[in-house]
Amino acid sequence: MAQYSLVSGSVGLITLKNPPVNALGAVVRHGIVDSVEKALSDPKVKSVVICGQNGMFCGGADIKEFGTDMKGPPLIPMFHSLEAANKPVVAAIEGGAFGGGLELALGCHYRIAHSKAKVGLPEVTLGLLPAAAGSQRLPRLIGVPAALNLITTGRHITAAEALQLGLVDQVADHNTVDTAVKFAQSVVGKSLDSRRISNFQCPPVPNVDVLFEEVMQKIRQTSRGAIAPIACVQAVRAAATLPYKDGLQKEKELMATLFTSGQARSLQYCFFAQRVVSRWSMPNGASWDTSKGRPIHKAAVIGLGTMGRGIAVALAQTGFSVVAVETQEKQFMDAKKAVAGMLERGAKRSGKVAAHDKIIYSQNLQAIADVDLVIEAVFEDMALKKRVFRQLSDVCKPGTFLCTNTSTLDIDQMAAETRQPELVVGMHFFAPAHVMKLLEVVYGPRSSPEAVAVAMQLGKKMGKVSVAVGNCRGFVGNRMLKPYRDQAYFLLEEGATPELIDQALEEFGFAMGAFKVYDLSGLDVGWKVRKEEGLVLPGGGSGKSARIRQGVRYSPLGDLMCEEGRFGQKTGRGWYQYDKPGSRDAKPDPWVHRFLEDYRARHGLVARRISNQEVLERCLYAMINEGFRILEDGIAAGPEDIDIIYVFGYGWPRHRGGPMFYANMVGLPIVLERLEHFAQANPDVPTLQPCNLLRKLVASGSPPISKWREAMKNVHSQL
Ligand SMILES: CCCCCCC/C=C/C(=O)SCCNC(=O)CCNC(=O)[C@H](O)C(C)(C)COP(=O)(O)OP(=O)(O)OC[C@H]1O[C@@H](n2cnc3c(N)ncnc32)[C@H](O)[C@@H]1OP(=O)(O)O
Repeated sequence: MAQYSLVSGSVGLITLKNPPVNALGAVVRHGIVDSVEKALSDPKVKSVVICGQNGMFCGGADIKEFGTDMKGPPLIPMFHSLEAANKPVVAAIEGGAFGGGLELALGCHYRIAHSKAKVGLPEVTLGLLPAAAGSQRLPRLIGVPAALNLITTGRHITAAEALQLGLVDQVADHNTVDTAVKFAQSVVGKSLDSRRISNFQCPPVPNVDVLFEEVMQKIRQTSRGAIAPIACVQAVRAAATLPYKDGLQKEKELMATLFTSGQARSLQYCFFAQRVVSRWSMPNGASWDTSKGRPIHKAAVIGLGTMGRGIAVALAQTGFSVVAVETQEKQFMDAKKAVAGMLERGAKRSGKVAAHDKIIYSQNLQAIADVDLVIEAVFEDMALKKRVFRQLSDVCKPGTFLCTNTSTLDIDQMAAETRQPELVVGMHFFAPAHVMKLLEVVYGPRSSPEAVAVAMQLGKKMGKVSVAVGNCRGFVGNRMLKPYRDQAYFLLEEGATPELIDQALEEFGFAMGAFKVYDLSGLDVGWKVRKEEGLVLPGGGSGKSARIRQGVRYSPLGDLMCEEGRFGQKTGRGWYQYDKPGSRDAKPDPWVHRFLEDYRARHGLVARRISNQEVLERCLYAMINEGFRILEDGIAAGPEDIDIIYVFGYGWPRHRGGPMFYANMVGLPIVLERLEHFAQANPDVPTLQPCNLLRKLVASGSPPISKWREAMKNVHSQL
C-alpha cells in the first residue's frame, strides 16, 4: 500500500509500504495513484514528498508479479501524472531506488538521496530493460554515455556517484525525509518546466552513430547470447535520436519481446534461486533459521599455493585477521610477494587501503593456536590432508572450526583425524578465490549445523554466494563436470575437434568451452588425480581395454596429451597452441588434429560429422542427468542449489538459468528421451542411463521446477 499524510502543514507525504523492499506491486500502485490524487486536489498541499518505509525507497516493480495476469494501474501513466503535477514532487531516497523505483524517482521533479543509499536500473540482470520510461528519461538527465553504462550493466551506484552524474539533486547525511520535506517547501512556486525530464533534449553526443556501434559491438562480444543488453542499447539509442514519445514507443516494443522471453524467465529464476539457496537446510532437518553460527574474529589459512593465497586475500579484504601458514621456504617467500601484490591491486580497484596489516605470515603451525577458524588449502592429496588435520586438531584451541578447501575429497575422512569432527566442514572456493563469487560449503555426516552456519555466514561476509551441499566425490560442481567432460572426450574420439566442441558450448553461452578450460586450468591436474585412481596406463593402454577402465568407457586422450608434455597454457601447448607458455590466445593446432586422426586409426574409430546440437545434447544432458542423481542422493537440497553453483562457479550462462532450469525449459520428456537414446547407443557409459528421479518426474507429468522438491521427498537419500 501507500500511506498518505499531510506534514509540516503544506507537504503531502506519500510513504510506500510493501515490505521488505517496497516493491511496486498492484496494491502499492493503487496507493500511489490515490495518494497523488489527494495531494494534488488538496489546496493546503503545496508540494509532495515520496518516500519508502523502513529506510528503503523502492526495490522496483514486483518481480513476483511478472508472468502473472498483472492487474492494477500501469507504471508509465502514473509516472507521467507525477511529472505533469503542478506542485513540486520530491523523491526522498533512503536505502535504495532500483528499477521501477528509480524510474518513479525520475518521474519526480527532484531527487534527494541519503549518503548511504544506492540507485540503479538493474532490469538488464532480469532479462528486461527499464521500460517504465527509464530508458528514455535517464539519458535525457545524465547524458547518453553514462546512461548506457548504467542501463546495460545494471550496476548499483552510490549516492555520491549519482550526485556527480546529476542523477540526484542533493545528498543528505541524516534524516532524508525531513530534508526532502524542507526542500519541497523551499521550491514551492518555482517553475516546474525545467524539472520535467521527458521535456529535456538528450545532451548531444559527438559521433553518436560511432558510439552506439562501438557499444553494440562490445556488448555482442561480452553478452554471450543475452538479448537484454542489446535491447537496452537500442532503447537508449531511441532516446538519443527520437522525440520522447517515439522513444517510449520503441521502449515498449523492445520490452514486449523481452518480457515473455525464456531469457527473462531464466534470469528472474536465478534472482530468486540465489535467495533460496541462502536459506540452506541439511537432510537431518537442521537449517539456516534454527542453526546459529559463532562470531569469527581471527582465521588461518594453511598452504599458500594459488588457492591459499586467494583465500588469505579474500579474508583480509573482508577485515579478518589472518595467519597465513606455509611450511616450504620457497613457496612461503613467493606467496608473501604474490599476496602483497594482490592486496595492492585490490586496493587500487576498490579505492580502499591495502589490508597488508591484516595478515601475519608464518612457517610454523603453532602460530595458529588462538584462531577461531582454519581453512586448509594444501595440495589435493588425502594422506597429506589427513596429516594436516591431525596437526590442526592438536595445535588449535578447542572449538576451532576446521575447514578444508578440497575440491573433491571426502571431508569425513579428514574429520575422522580430529578430536572434534563436528567442527569440520568443506569450504570449496573457486580460483581465483578472491575474485570468484561461488563457495560450496560441504557438510559431512558428522558436521554440526553450527559449523555449517559458521561457514555459510563467513562466505556471506566475504561477498560469496554460498551453497550448502553434501559430501560425495566432487560435491555438486565437480561431480557434474565429470560426465560432461567425458562426453567431450568421447566426441573427440568420434570425429569432433576441440574447436568444434568449444564453439558449440560457447555459442550456447558458456564463458569458455571444455577444452579451453582444460588448457587454462592445466591438463596435468586431472592426470595426477587419474593416476592416483589407477586409471592411467602408459601409452594409453592397448587393444580393446584401452578405452575401458574399471568396467566403463574411458578416454585416455587427456593422458596421452600429458605424456606429450602438453599441459595447456602453461606449456604453450595443449588442446590449442599458444604463442608462448602462459599466453592466453588459443589457436587451433594442426598437431592436435593429426594426433586425433592417429588415435582414431589406432583404435579403429571412423570419424563422423558431429553437429553442434549433438555436442550440446551429449555434454549437457549427461551433466543434467548427474544433477538429478545429486538431487536423488540428497547432496543438493534443491535444483536451485545446483543452478546457482553452475552459474556462479562454472561459467554456465545466467540467461539460461543453470542446468536444471535449462532441463525444465527444454522439457523433461525430451531430456529423458535423448538420454535413453544415447544410453542405448553407449551401453558402457553408465552416466547416460537416465536416473530414477528424472523418470519419476516425467512419469508424474513433468511438474515445473518449483515443484521438484516435493517429488524429491520420496526418493531415497544417502545422507
Ligand atoms: C509490461 C510490464 C512493465 C513492468 C515495468 C517494467 C519496468 C520495471 C522493472 C523493474 O523494476 S524490475 C525490478 C528491478 N529491481 C531489481 O532488480 C531489484 C531487485 N532487488 C534487489 O536487488 C535487492 O533485493 C535489494 C533491493 C538491493 C535489497 O537487497 P537485500 O540484500 O537487502 O535483500 P534481498 O534478500 O535481496 O531481498 C529481500 C526480499 O525481497 C525480495 N525482493 C527484492 N526485490 C524485489 C522485487 N523487485 N520484487 C519482488 N521481490 C523482491 C527478495 O526476493 C527477498 O525475498 P525472498 O526471496 O528472500 O523471499
